[in-house]
Amino acid sequence: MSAGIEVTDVAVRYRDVVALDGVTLTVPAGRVTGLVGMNGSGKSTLFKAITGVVRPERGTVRVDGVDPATARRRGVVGYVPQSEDVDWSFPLSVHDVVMTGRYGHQGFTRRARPADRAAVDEALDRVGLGAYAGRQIGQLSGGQKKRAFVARGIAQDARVLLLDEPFAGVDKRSEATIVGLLRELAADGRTVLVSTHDLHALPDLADEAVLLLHRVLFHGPVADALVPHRLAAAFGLDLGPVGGPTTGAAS
Ligand SMILES: Nc1ncnc2c1ncn2[C@@H]1O[C@H](COP(=O)(O)OP(=O)(O)OP(=O)(O)O)[C@@H](O)[C@H]1O
Repeated sequence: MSAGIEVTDVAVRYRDVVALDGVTLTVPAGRVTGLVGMNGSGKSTLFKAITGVVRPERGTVRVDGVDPATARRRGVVGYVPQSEDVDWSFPLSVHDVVMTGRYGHQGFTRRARPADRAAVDEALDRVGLGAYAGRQIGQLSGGQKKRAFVARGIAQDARVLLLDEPFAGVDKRSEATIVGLLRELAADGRTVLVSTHDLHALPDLADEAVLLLHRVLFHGPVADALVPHRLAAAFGLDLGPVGGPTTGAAS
């Protein structure tokens, strides 16, 4: 069984909008991979294809060697959603949210056993939220909310972690904490795929970068991704003719 994520020629369309068009990508285990692209480039859709929430009209996805539905059933994938996608007013404590990561370990009764509670406590300590276990999930800072969902993935013992914009609305200190955590989780042999707009964070965060604009424009070392012509292509910018930007054309 191969570890990591293998996406082969995946196309996803929402009615007449083509979100992904022939995406082929191998995301290796044991590394942090940054997924970079502008709004609407298809990053969330790629996550949805990997988690099995959307079914591609073409192509295949394998997660740790199995299809997304099987991976989901086995609790292989931990997902840290975009903040907008979470109802923060829901009456769940931080402990409850992290415990949802244990459902796959609890059988049909979904009754938490001592081992489940220990796994939740350990995960909360690992992300530095041990003191916040009893708090309602909405009463955390942006960075703490993200860490709570990372703790859920740890408690789940997810081999693959997907994080959708984990740094949006997060202060620099929390960002550094999350980056450190993700690097540790990758060093444990997990597959970590993180979408971000934050190009400044990328060199510290990721071992490799994927530039996405409905298809993979580039996949390789971060330093090679962060070059003007590649970023311009990914973000749809026109740098002007080769030789530098045009200067002060007379009007
Ligand atoms: N449920 C949907 N119905 C119709 N179109 C959709 C739907 N979800 C996404 N799209 C469209 O598909 C394209 C890709 O969207 P997606 O959310 O995957 O991009 P993204 O890179 O995650 O964007 P962002 O950075 O803004 O989150 C966009 O054009 C978007 O408008």
